Amino acid sequence: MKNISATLAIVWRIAAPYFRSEDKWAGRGLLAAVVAMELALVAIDVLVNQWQNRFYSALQNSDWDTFVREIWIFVALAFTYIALAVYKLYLNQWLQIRWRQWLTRHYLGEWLGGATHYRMQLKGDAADNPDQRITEDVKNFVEQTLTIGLGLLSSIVTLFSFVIILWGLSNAAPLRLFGTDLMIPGYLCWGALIYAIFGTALTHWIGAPLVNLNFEQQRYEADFRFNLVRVRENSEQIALLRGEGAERVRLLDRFGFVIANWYGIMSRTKRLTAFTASYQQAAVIFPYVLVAPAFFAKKIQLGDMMQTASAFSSVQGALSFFVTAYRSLAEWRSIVARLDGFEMSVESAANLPAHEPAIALEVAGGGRHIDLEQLCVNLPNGTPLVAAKAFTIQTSERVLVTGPSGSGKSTLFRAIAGIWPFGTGTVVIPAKAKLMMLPQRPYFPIGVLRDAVVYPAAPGAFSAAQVRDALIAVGLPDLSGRLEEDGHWNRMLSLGEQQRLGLARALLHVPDYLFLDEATASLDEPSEARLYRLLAEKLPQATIVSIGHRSTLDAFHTRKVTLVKDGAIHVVGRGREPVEAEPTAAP
Ligand SMILES: Nc1ncnc2c1ncn2[C@@H]1O[C@H](COP(=O)(O)OP(=O)(O)OP(=O)(O)O)[C@@H](O)[C@H]1O
Repeated sequence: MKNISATLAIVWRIAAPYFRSEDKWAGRGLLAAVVAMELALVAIDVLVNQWQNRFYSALQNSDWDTFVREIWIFVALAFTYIALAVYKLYLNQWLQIRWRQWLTRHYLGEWLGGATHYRMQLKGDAADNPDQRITEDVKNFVEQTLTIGLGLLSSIVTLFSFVIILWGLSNAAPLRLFGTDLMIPGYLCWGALIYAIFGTALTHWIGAPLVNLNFEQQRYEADFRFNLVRVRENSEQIALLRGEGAERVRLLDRFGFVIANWYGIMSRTKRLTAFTASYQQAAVIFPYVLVAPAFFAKKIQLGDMMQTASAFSSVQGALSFFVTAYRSLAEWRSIVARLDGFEMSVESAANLPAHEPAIALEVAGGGRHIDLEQLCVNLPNGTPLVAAKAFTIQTSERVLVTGPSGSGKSTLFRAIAGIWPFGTGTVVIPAKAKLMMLPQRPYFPIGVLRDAVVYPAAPGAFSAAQVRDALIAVGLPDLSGRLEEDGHWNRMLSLGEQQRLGLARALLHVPDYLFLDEATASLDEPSEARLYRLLAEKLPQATIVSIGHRSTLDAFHTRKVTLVKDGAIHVVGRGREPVEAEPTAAP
């Protein structure tokens, strides 16, 4: 019971915001229409139940006129039922897609906002496969919540409508046992109730493990799919390393989990279906067994008996909602748990700085340089990596950061960019300063080259001529004629070409602070030198901070900062007075 109320509270937390959102009127209107149609369908069931009594009694009494009239009544009821059923489904699907659209937008916003998607990866307890949660889980949540919610509503209304009928019929057809009438008020209702309680309890006992099994199944399926996507993304590397055999073993290994869990689901479902099918078959006969003695004793008519059987089956069906919907409920609960986990994980990643000691990012109004104050950059497990007590990067300065592999250069950049929360101290960034980070392997969205270059600016933010000029300037004249070509540029271009393209992006965006994390490492030295001269010429005001290992880079920087793993960052200044810095480092 505690579990059920906890699940319902989570469902409410996930579902309610849509009905309070900007799309609330459409959502509420569609929901009201669907609910009204569901209730109208129950009303038709009640009318058909009463019709059954008249129809079968007319048959028993060979009453032709009543028979013909009842046929026409049935036709009218049937047409109304069909129209309602069609539009109930249509409006339900309409509501589903609007709700899903809103929820997807909402989750995408939360997941992508403030580098949360990146921080979720950094945290060990992150929800697995967020892609699956935003796609399938959202879709299934909306679909199943409506199906189960409306099913439950319909069951409750059916129950109340038919219990009244069944109560009346219990009095009309008293229970006969061994030739005597037993006056038990509403005995048919009690019979249905006992039957349903027995069914629900046994169903839950047999089916409870399905909730967990379904949860695991969704996880294994998503893991398997994700690993297939990784193979597709890295197919060149795999082909070069002749890693296909290893991949097949690894993938089949993952798929093995899908299969093993599926066998668990199959065996549980088999037992559950055996029980629910028997339960439903027995329910067909059960009311006849109860009222047949009264019928054969000629206390009631055939119409009464048929109506009783139908009303009993409606009441019993409504009471057995959990029996019939158990599999969907088990699936639904696992979906709810997955979305809840996703929301929690997003929230905890977004609030990382608020809950734990974290690196603070401060935007200084009148400042003109970047200050690192008492900065300690740690690994996610808390191990200190780089420390900088007081370190300043002046406007228009050119700083080269060097140091051995793994000393924390890239992580220091991540901290300055505000996406690495682990550590303490403050990074002060001038207000309105435009920062741009260029990594060794720049990211280009799949699509038209022109849009890929200007990313993350909106397509069309720069004219074709501007993009063309930038491509020519960085030494990619061939690409300048292919601006409208669609492609997977990270896959199609050499790493050196991708790095040139990254620099073209920097030329277009004109950042105030440009951070180059080995962003020219794949180019030959003369080309690298040409590009640094180009940056100096086109972005004279920009502050450039580079990470690099080549000594040839020294000529393009005014200050050199070296991170060493022996516990200190040595600052070697040239040209300008080096700013006092006593950063220490590294495990
Ligand atoms: N997400 C992470 N989780 C755990 N450890 C990490 C994570 N990211 C980086 N590290 C660790 O932090 C250390 C510093 O990594 P970083 O990439 O900053 O080094 P680097 O100095 O830029 O190295 P390189 O010159 O090889 O690029 C490494 O030991 C790395 O394993």
